[in-house]
Amino acid sequence: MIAPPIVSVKNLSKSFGKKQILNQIDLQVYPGEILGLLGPSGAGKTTLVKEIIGLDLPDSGSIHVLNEKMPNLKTMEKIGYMAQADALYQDLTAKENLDFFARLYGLKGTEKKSRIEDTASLVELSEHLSKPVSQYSGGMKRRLSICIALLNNPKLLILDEPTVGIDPILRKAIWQTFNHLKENDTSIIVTTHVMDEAEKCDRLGMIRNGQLIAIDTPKNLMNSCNAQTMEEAFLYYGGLANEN
Ligand SMILES: Nc1ncnc2c1ncn2[C@@H]1O[C@H](COP(=O)(O)OP(=O)(O)OP(=O)(O)O)[C@@H](O)[C@H]1O
Repeated sequence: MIAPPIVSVKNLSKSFGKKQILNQIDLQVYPGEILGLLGPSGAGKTTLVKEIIGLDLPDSGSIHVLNEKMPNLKTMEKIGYMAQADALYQDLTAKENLDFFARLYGLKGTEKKSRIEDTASLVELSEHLSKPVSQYSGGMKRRLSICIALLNNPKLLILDEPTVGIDPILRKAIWQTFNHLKENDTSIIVTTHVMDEAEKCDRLGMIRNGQLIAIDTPKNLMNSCNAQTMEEAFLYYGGLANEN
């Protein structure tokens, strides 16, 4: 029997002004699943994840996360979210940043200390926690942002282009972290433009012009358009292949 979904999006539409950004999206995410959202720039991926988290309201349709209708403050606290731009305090050390966000999540005492230690170790930042963030490289800042998103031990982790500016070796390590989290039944939604990353997802939703035009395993998506690589499939589903 399939477990009930962690995220259930039904018939979701959203416009900004006269421009329709999301068009009748239906989507489910299951426990322990990594769902990738792939699509050309401006397709609506960030808008969709913001709707799921409850940072923005849909015009029509419904979103349920962990069986609660969104937006819902209590449920929002159970979601780890990393936006595209890092939201870090540059003048504080990494440890102080983590401490600040951990307090926002209501963590205290030994629990706070151990969550900070565990998450920092997952993203290999334990040795660098006393440095001010202003001295961090771009990749270190991304890892610190992932670390913050993991502090509250979320059941659902949403990452908007998490590995931008991160070298391939570290990207691999971060994906190992995602796979560990998945084994503990955390569901992950990840938006990406990186093809080797897309292939690592359990399922991929292809978004184009605000529509979810295909959703399946990377292998099935490639097979269904006779693509040899994920990039070919991306171009096909992005509608670019026909223009060349
Ligand atoms: N608050 C807003 N007001 C008006 N238009 C918006 C707003 N937020 C997003 N848009 C528009 O919605 C469209 C989809 O944007 P979105 O950021 O969701 O795309 P995306 O697929 O995440 O793109 P990228 O891969 O470049 O991050 C774009 O045309 C964008 O300009």
